[in-house]
Amino acid sequence: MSTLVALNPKAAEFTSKPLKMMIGGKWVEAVSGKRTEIRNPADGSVITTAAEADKEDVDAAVRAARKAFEEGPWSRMKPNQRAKLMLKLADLIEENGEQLAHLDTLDYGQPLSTTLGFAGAAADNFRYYAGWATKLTGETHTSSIPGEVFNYTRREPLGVCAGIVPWNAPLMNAVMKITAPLAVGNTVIIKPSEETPISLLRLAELVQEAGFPDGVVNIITGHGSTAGDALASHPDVDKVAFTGSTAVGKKIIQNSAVNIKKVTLELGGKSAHVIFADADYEQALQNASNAVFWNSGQVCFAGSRLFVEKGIYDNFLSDLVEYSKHYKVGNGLDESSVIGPLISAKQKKRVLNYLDIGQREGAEMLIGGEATEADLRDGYFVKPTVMANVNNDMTIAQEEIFGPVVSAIPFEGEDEVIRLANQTEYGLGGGICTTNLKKAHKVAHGMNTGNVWVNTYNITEPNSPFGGYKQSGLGRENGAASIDAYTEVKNIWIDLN
Ligand SMILES: NC(=O)c1ccc[n+]([C@@H]2O[C@H](COP(=O)([O-])OP(=O)(O)OC[C@H]3O[C@@H](n4cnc5c(N)ncnc54)[C@H](O)[C@@H]3O)[C@@H](O)[C@H]2O)c1
Repeated sequence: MSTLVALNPKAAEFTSKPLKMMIGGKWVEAVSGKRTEIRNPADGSVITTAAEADKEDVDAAVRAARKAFEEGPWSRMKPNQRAKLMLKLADLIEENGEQLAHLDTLDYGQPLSTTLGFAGAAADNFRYYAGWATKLTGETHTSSIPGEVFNYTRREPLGVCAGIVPWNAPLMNAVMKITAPLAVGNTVIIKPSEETPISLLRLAELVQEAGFPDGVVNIITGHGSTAGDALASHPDVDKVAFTGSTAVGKKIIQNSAVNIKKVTLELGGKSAHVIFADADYEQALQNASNAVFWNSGQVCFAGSRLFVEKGIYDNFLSDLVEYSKHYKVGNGLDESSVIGPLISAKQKKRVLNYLDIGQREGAEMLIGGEATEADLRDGYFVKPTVMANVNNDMTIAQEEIFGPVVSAIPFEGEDEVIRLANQTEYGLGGGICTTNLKKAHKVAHGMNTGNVWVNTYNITEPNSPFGGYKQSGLGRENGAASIDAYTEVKNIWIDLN
């Protein structure tokens, strides 16, 4: 049986009422009056309800964001004032970190250790991009035109920027779509996943408390096929940044054609994690499991294809099975839990279906599957699962499962593993465990992925570009790359003669 910590009183209070959206600085219901139930994935209970936006609500949010961009004090605000507001908000996020973490744990199920980490990272991300506000520069260029011509560039904000985000790290995914655009003077409209709007709506209150002008940050809640679609296809939205599945990413590209929106996509993955026989064995075991079981495997760059060198394959897998038994599966409010539930009954069914498909195609489930203990039965729990005898062509090695499931594949030598690692439509992450740095560089260079971790995994930082090759995405987030992604560059020539 699990012992749960008491829900943070401010988190309990926040969820005790139906949630509204924030448009133009006002807390509003959807025009239709419709509401969506928000469930706790640890026990299936309804936490609260959220307003269910449709096209008219999206139109209102776009009007508010456009007004704030064109007319409001925001567009005239000096960079140091924008930075000051962002730093104030970072402090408020930190002060309310426990509440935000409890809201995320309630809403998407993961342990407090994870959600507290995300709340801290959210504050850090605001601080990092607050620094950029005062550091935007242009360039001057030499000119070969006869006479005196002065040629320079300046950076300008794009305008109204939409962010559409998934449920697997609700606060953090949203924050990454707010910080960089605000630093350079855009206004934003964010749509969280219909499953997990709670922490972002609390963040919206903090945005107001920090003193941002109305309409600079707008939050609409609702479903992807209605509100999300209306936002991505809106002719007065200048940019859409999307994190989610590759299938929806393709629709976003199609919809963006309406007014040639700028687009950034962070999509799915099927990342290869390569364990060489010369690796530090204990460290490799720890990395291999953290890479795929953390956040219950609901991570776009999860190391879900585990390539283990033939000489150590059998031993490594039996030790991985033992290792995975130490991960306590349970309610995220139980401080001993390491693995929380999946987001929904639908997602649990989908993950369990992949385990069936894998076994039908010849893989062997060494450990894992549905959690059937009495206190977990109502929630959407799947245990850490190790699938052996997998080959790279099987469905479970090619399709993104988005659960705590690792497919282990034997390999022989660097060239073979580079070839196998790249045999996927995705290209988001990759991991390598070896004590031979020459080998590490060779394999890292050979992998067609946006991120590679050597003897570590799961690291991302606000100052370092993150994104995918192939069907894992378009563009980069974090670091200077996000500043580029949220600015236009204007080129100006002046005849000085
Ligand atoms: N690359 C990354 O940085 C990253 C990070 C986290 C998650 N992901 C990916 O996200 C996926 C899991 O999340 P999900 O199931 O919520 O993804 P999803 O694509 O179903 O939904 C993501 C968001 O898009 C919205 N949406 C759905 N249909 C839409 C449409 N037609 N138009 C506009 N918006 C629409 C949803 O409401 C949600 O807010 C996985 O594939 C995972 O790999 C990627």
